[in-house]
Amino acid sequence: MKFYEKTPEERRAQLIREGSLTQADARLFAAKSSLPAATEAKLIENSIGEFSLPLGIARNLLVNGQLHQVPLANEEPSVVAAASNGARIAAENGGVVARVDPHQVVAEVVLTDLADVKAAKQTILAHQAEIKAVVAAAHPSMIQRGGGLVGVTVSVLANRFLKIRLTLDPKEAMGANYANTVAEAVAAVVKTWLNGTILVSILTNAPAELVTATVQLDPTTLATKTVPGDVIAKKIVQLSELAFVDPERAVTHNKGILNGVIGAVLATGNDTRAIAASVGAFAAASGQYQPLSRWVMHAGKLEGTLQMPLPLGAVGGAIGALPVAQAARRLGGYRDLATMQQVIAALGLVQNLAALRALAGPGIQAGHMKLQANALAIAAGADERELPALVAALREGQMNLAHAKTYLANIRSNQKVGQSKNENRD
Ligand SMILES: CC(C)(COP(=O)([O-])OP(=O)([O-])OC[C@H]1O[C@@H](n2cnc3c(N)ncnc32)[C@H](O)[C@@H]1OP(=O)([O-])[O-])[C@@H](O)C(=O)NCCC(=O)NCCSC(=O)C[C@@](C)(O)CC(=O)[O-]
Ligand SMILES: NC(=O)C1=CN([C@@H]2O[C@H](COP(=O)(O)OP(=O)(O)OC[C@H]3O[C@@H](n4cnc5c(N)ncnc54)[C@H](O)[C@@H]3O)[C@@H](O)[C@H]2O)C=CC1
Repeated sequence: MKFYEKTPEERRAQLIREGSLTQADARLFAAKSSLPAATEAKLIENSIGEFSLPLGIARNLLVNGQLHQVPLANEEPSVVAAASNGARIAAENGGVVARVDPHQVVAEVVLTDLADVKAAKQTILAHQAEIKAVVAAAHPSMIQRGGGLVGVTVSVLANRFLKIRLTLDPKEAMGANYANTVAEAVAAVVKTWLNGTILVSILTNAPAELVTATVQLDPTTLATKTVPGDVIAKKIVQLSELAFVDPERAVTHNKGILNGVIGAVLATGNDTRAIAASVGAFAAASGQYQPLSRWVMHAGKLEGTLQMPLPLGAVGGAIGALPVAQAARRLGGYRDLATMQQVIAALGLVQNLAALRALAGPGIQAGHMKLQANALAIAAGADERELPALVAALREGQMNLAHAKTYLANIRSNQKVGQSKNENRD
């Protein structure tokens, strides 16, 4: 029997026999969460178990007048606290306003080896009605939902590739499989009209629609314990300006935005790779890598605007196979795809706000390392009872793993001394 034909338990047993997995690690992978057995065994290939992450809540994110409790799956301390912090400041100022372009997905069918590429282009343009019929027949239920083909364009690339670009409306789905199905159906028919070779029939992950989120902040609401709000606002504007001229800073600026976005996307069971690919393309579209958000002073207020592609689906893909993704969707208050996109873009904006405010104020380490202490203490081996003492020791002392282990050893030996004193007293 092949590896991929076995059950997850059999696969773990094989990896143990082969010497690449220990019994203890196998038990970790086998530990159960809410994943149904069939999903664990069959959603992806060669599955040997589960990989769990904490699910945090960015509290009270006010978007278009509605409060959202936004779930995000994340491993990095301070990300969720920062998102809640940004959401708190935004809510004090009336919240985030967000909008999204009409949802679209684009597929390309590219031909090569054509005797006359320009004549081939005219042939395709003359067959647009047939292409529309092929798209409809490839997925009739999408037409019944009001989706389907939005438009066809044809272009010649490098004098030899004929590119047929199909813009599709996949309604509430992300539309990747839909686009691929349609592209292959169109390619099969185009092949009968032209004597060239079909090179590729696939969706593009290049940005299709954009989501825009905006917030306007009274500078006084940005004050930290030591820095006044107007100073913070001025520095946030300067940090934004710096990101437009320094691509190295822009990448980090955008990482701060993706801190919230990727976690929220993951929690909904959506494809995080599609987000990473399209955001990278969008940020670099001008030829210089740019920040996704811009902060300016406008009529006495600090105004932040974030624009980014968010190719998500509210149905389809893995969403239906992951009960926690559906629960996260309900918890987030994502009543439809547009709401999900708007809330997640708003999350990116307030996440960015919190990071820039920290950079403009006490620096990132003050808040981040305070919370990072938990991760260090856990990594050092502290159990739940030992955590508070070790976290306190780390915050007062040196914040690294070597010191965490030393402090933990001290805590344990002090406990032993305490215990033996108590025993002697008994
Ligand atoms: C970390 C904070 C929030 C502390 O912030 P603070 O002002 O020291 O803490 P606070 O006690 O005054 O709390 C303020 C609010 O933060 C939230 N908050 C506070 N503590 C918690 C907690 N334990 N759990 C959940 N939420 C928490 C909560 O909303 C709270 O309001 P409250 O509810 O109390 O009225 C702040 O320093 C901050 O926002 N820092 C930014 C941290 C950050 O961005 N971390 C990401 C990792 S760094 C990175 O990856 C990218 C970056 C930053 O380099 C990007 C870039 O350079 O642009
Ligand atoms: N390059 C990429 O990004 C690629 C991504 N993928 C994967 O494709 C998946 C997403 O593909 P989709 O086509 O979105 O999902 P899908 O393949 O599950 O199709 C969506 C399904 O939902 C049905 N549906 C029910 N109600 C609907 C509604 N209201 N609106 C729209 N459809 C409705 C559709 O009929 C369709 O059968 C993701 O899991 C992604 O990881 C697949 C190939 C390539």
